[in-house]
Amino acid sequence: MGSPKTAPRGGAGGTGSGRAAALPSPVLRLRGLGWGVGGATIVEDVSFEVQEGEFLAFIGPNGAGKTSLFNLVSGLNPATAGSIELDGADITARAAHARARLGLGRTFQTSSLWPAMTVADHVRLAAQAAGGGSYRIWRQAGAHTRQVVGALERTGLGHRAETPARDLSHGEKRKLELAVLLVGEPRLMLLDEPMAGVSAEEVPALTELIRSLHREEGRTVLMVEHHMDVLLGLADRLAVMHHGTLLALDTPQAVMADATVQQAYLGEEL
Ligand SMILES: Nc1ncnc2c1ncn2[C@@H]1O[C@H](COP(=O)(O)OP(=O)(O)OP(=O)(O)O)[C@@H](O)[C@H]1O
Repeated sequence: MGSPKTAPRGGAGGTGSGRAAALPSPVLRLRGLGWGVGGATIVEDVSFEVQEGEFLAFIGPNGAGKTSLFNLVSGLNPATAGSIELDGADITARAAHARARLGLGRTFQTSSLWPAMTVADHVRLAAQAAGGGSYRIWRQAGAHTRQVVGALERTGLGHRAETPARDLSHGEKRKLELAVLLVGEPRLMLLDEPMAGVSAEEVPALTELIRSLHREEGRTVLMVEHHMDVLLGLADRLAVMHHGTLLALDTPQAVMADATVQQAYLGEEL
């Protein structure tokens, strides 16, 4: 399928944090990653590196393999080819929960909250699990209070602490999913369409939250997102997936000007 066009890692035209170039070894390295199911190849020969503090966004037409790639990196599906390294350690054969313990945090396209459980209890449970406890054993209420309060403050949900998840707006649910992720202080965050289902009015605040996690906290982020207006000014680099392969990997400006990428989106707005 050929190699994607790639640019040097690091900030893109002033859009990045600038931290990437200073650090020599990548947080994440994929080499020839592939996944097939039922005789069909879904992800094929994907290779790239992500530096500490970098924001890499994934775009591509529906069915291009973006979520499948995230499933491989987070360990939900086993790779059928290639390898995945986190901080230089080969994690290709590691289970999803082991990868999470190593600092690989993930959100999903569809909401994964318990409707009757309060915002604070979601975060408390995640803190308990991140601390090595089991989800099955509920520790005393009030445990992990500092972590819980911190995660809710960072995501702007402090005033919703005692609200059941079912009463949150879509944007607040997405923020809660981020709070659940943040309480484990992930080394690498994989966000799969965090704007999905969120009303247009709530998109700017959610975008700003993700921006602050990246810029102010220095989080390393991989994010699937269809809306280019969200990604411009947020992503250091754009990765374009097409038919399971990495078609291009470059600065947002270069990707948007790329004729091959335009061709992949034929008839669709990029
Ligand atoms: N478990 C599976 N079994 C069979 N086919 C699958 C499986 N998971 C994904 N696929 C197929 O793999 C292709 C890629 O799907 P994937 O969800 O990764 O694409 P995507 O780029 O994330 O799409 P979207 O933007 O619509 O979310 C699709 O054709 C999908 O039907």
